[in-house]
Amino acid sequence: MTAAEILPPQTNDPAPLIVAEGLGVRLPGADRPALRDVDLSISPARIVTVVGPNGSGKSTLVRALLGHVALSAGRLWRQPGLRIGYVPQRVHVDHRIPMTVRRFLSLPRRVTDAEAPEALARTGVEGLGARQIGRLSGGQFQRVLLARALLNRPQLLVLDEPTQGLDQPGIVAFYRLIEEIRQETGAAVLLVSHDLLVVMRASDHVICLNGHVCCHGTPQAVSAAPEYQALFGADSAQTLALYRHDHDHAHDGLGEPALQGGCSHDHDGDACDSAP
Ligand SMILES: Nc1ncnc2c1ncn2[C@@H]1O[C@H](COP(=O)(O)OP(=O)(O)OP(=O)(O)O)[C@@H](O)[C@H]1O
Repeated sequence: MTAAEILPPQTNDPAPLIVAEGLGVRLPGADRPALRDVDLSISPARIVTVVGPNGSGKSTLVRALLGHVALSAGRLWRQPGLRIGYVPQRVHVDHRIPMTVRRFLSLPRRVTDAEAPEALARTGVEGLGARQIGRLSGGQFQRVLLARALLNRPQLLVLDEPTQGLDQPGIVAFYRLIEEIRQETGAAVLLVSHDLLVVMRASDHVICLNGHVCCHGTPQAVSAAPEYQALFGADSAQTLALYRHDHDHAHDGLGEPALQGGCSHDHDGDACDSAP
């Protein structure tokens, strides 16, 4: 079965961009699936975040949704003609080969001299077009990658660990930028991140992954879930405490929508097997 298989969406959402049902992936040479039974739906202008420990299948899920790896089970539907802007977890740039930011922006799709500076300005790295890629700071490079992703005028922005190597203020500024872009363009965002605090603040919907979906729901519901706390430690329950206190008095954990999902099956020894 391939990721390009088109099926009608089985969801109550009026117009999702991507729907996955029972998605499974077994990578070549692996003795067990990297992913199993993953259900997911991403609607326009939503920020959906995938969190999970190292090796829990986050990047594999992203690659499956993008059609970069074959599915071993399940079904995947993408809106026909869906424009995706992708910032991968790793970008290999050979710094021995001279390449300006401007040229990098034209890979793989050629962009005009009007588009390139506009995208750089939008991501806060205005005027860096002539700079060699190898001379960018980590934060500047991440913003250049985001600019390149935006040049595709994405309806869905897919960001796999986009703030690696950034300091805390850099991380906060980056996610603020993502939120602004979401508001301006209406693009949905699928985000993979380890920055639990910032990510949980920024997301509409959080998916906690450990080979399968342990739990998912609002950030408030997920941070209170035993599955999430088992994966990320007892302190993780406090992830949203500061946020609630400072910014969100209406969402103090009472009356939140019920947590969706659950984790009642075996877990290969991982600590995520209690029901919500
Ligand atoms: N090319 C590959 N071939 C076989 N197995 C792979 C391959 N890439 C990853 N895996 C395995 O698949 C599982 C999921 O990996 P994946 O990179 O999706 O996890 P992740 O949650 O993104 O991890 P991290 O947080 O460390 O980036 C891991 O057990 C990993 O060892």
